[in-house]
Amino acid sequence: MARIIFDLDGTLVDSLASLASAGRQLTGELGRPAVDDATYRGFVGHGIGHQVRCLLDSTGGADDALFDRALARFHDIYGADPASGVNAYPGARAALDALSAGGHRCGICTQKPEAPSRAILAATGLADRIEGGAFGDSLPVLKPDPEMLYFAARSMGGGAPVIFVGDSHVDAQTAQAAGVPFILHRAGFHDSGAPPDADAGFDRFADLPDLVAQLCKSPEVAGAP
Ligand SMILES: O=C(O)COP(=O)(O)O
Ligand SMILES: [Mg+2]
Repeated sequence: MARIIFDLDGTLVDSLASLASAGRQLTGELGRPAVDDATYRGFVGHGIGHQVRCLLDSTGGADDALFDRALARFHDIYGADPASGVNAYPGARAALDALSAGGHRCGICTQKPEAPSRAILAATGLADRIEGGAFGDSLPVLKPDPEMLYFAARSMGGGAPVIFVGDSHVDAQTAQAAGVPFILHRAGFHDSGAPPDADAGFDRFADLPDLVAQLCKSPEVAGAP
């Protein structure tokens, strides 16, 4: 039995449209051009600060004062309605149910702050399967600092090996830094270039419980403290 820790954006839920829409409201208020969803996808994975930095850099640049103002405004815009248009990936709920039935515990490790994350988990019907987590405002650091995964794991209670499931290079780096196996959600947000390194990968959530079962038999997981 293991603690299965999931990234949120691009892993459990497809939240790209809502993030990009908040970004367009921000750039609209600043009198700047709109950024489309496909472009915004490349901004996601390093937290909201990075998203706002990319938005400003790609639409004319910004000094520190403007960045700070824009970041605060993005949090207001996004925080007012984080869950509209956000869907769990097909089969995600059933996979969490199957993992739970198999004796595993599920948690979250995301760059997104806790309030919008919990609103999304509730709106997508996943919240009751999540037993702990690390969020973008839980610690002074973000992924790929391994403390994010350690914090998430501790919040779920001890006593079981950890497996991390994510969609980005940052997630793969976090797992590597923490010394835990990584399963890649291939249908997530990472796009150009080589896919992140992973111990296993899946396109459909229906395949995840078997991948977890196989990894749990590997020495890497079975032999973990
Ligand atoms: O906030 C982001 O940029 C990405 O969030 P994630 O860690 O849930 O993928
Ligand atoms: Mg992600």
